[in-house]
Amino acid sequence: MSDDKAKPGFWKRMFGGGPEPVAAPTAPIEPAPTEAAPVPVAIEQASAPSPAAPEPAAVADGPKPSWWSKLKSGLARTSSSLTTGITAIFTKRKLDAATLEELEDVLIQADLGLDTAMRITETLRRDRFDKEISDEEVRAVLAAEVEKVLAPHAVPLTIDPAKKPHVVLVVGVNGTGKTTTIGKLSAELTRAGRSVILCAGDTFRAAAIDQLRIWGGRVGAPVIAREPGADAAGLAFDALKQARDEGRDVLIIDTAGRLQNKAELMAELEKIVRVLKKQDPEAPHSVLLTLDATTGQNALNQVEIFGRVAGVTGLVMTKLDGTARGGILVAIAAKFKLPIHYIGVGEGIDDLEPFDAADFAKAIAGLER
Ligand SMILES: Nc1nc2c(ncn2[C@@H]2O[C@H](COP(=O)(O)OP(=O)(O)OP(=O)(O)O)[C@@H](O)[C@H]2O)c(=O)[nH]1
Repeated sequence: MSDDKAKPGFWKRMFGGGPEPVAAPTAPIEPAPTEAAPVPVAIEQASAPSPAAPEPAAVADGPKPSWWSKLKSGLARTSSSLTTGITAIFTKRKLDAATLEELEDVLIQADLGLDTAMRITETLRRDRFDKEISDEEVRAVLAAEVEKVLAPHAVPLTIDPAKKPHVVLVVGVNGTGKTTTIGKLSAELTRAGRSVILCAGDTFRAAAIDQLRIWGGRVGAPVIAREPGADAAGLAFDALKQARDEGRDVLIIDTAGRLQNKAELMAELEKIVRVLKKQDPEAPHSVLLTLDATTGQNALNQVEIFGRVAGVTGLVMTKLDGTARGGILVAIAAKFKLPIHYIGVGEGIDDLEPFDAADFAKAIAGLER
């Protein structure tokens, strides 16, 4: 795979520029039973942000764009990488060994993964070899094959109403969008009538605590937090106790994501899980891993590491709006076969949506719904 990427001048030939540098179905949330719990008294309620905390993106005024238009514009860079490459190959050309090889290169460059790239070219070879083919027909095959890979993994996050609370542990490398995703998810759950409480378990960074407080304030969810440097597992234990006492539906726990010290990270996450299980042997009921799409291939390593350390039960891919490398979601689905619950295409409160394989596949292939 890396050999293909290293071919001199390949990217320039296809897209006229340099490759992007490597950087770092509606969820079945049943309506909540009527909340009879007393007014929550969090250890620390959501409060005014400190100046250090980044302000989450404001909700835009005016008519809201549909999710499909957000998804399409969010994935525009990924789809234009793919479609520009496909058009360059297939304008008035027959499907032969050379065009298939060029196509495979384009698909690999878009981070779809070797298996999926080969699957697509094999389908074309089988059905259309030595025939004229338009770029639109190639894009239709691309969308169909990508959808086949993704569809079994497009699984909504289910919140078990029998759990009081259903505990969601959110893990991932710092900056991948954990806190923002927690904010967006809390907004969705709150809208669905769930009573949500948040725990600022990334005690390592003051700004992360403040940022969660801002989100808590926006969605009306109490935030249980302590001073930076406090023991994250102790905090998670107290948060679960409070959530149980208050009869909350959902407890969402933020965590630190210092990959540079894997041993410490592992010890901290294991300790959090251990102390949660003391109160509820089934907790955490969901372990969500946030992945930043702009990191491309690096996201594969993160699934591997956090899968091992934290027993990830589902994925959220963020920042699909900021990258040409959205194809990485396909490679991840093919390799790890984990449920993909949500994707994020922006920083706003409404920019998280349950993952839909058909929409995603069409959007990256530049097709209409
Ligand atoms: N464009 C875009 N930006 C996003 C998305 N999700 C999160 N972000 C931004 O990414 C940055 C990092 O997000 P955080 O939620 O702070 O990430 P984190 O994993 O909690 O990181 P720490 O706070 O460092 O632990 C913030 O500026 C977010 O607004 C997304 O889907 N699209």
